[in-house]
Amino acid sequence: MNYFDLPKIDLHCHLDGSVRPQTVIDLAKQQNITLPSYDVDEINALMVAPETCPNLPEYLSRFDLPVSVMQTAESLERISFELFEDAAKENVKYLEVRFAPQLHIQNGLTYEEIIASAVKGMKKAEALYDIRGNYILSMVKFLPSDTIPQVIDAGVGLLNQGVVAFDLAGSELDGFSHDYATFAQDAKDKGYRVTIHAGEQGCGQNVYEAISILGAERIGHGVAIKDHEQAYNLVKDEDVALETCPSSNVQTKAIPELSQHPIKAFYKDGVPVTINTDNRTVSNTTMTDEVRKVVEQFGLSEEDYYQIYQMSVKHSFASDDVKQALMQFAK
Ligand SMILES: O=c1[nH]cnc2c1ncn2[C@H]1C[C@H](O)[C@@H](CO)O1
Ligand SMILES: [Zn+2]
Repeated sequence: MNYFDLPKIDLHCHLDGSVRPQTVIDLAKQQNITLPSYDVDEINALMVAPETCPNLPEYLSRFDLPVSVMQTAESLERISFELFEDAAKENVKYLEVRFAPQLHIQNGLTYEEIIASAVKGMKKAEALYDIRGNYILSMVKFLPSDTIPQVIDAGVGLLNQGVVAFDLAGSELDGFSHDYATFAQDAKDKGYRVTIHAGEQGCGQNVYEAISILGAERIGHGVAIKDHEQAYNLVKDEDVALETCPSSNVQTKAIPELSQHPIKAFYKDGVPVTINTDNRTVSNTTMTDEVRKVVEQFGLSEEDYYQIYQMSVKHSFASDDVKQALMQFAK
């Protein structure tokens, strides 16, 4: 299989985890932000998480540097454009990018400006390349939740015009869903789709609750359901797709090593699975790499790959027209 040439779909990719290191340097210079180094390799080394981190919080500490230069409309637009450009150049045909507007208000941007800038960069790339996309608004659990309704409201004007879904990201405590039920309901009432990070560092019960309490239609990661029968059955019964991110899962110790990733077992048992990057820079990866790793580690056939591709199309938050177009790439 030529992994580069294969049509690919990425449903789980963070904007702030996928910034080009040279862009961090350019933007820091433009904005008079002092960096620890102006050497691209040294900046890259600061942005990439170790192959195995002690835990998820250590992985998440890699976002501070890129977030520091993502505080202007121009920087958000540029970084969004470049992410879609990078993905398009490796034959990603559809990309759902997520980020947390709450992290980009340090210089006084409004949530509306933040979201509009990211969407503008995406649309510019869509006009130039053979790629389509959408944005998911992530709420980070490490910040106070009182601003969540403002973020939800700020995205409403672009719903289904670049913005499609609500997510919860950040470290994962047991039982977190109980604290976010009203916010997820508010988002759904206003027309957002729902995907939630769960069962990554946390337990399978978190996945159960993300579906039953928050109404998640997709789960970010979800690997922990392998040890939780009720969550496993609910994912299957409700046809909830798992956004698996193999390299990231090894780095954050969601799984001990790639060979122990449950993606193949899930796939063979009819659990909807998708293959995604999570963070192109922080996880030092691409969709080509993630697909290669999964196919080679688990001996998947080309037919298996296209089945997973079709599952990604089905469970994406794209419009019916875009889904139809994406299906044309499937063999
Ligand atoms: O894998 C992840 N799990 C939980 N949270 C994550 C992961 N990758 C990135 N994030 C957080 C850090 C980012 O600043 C935030 C928004 O993209 O989402
Ligand atoms: Zn993630």
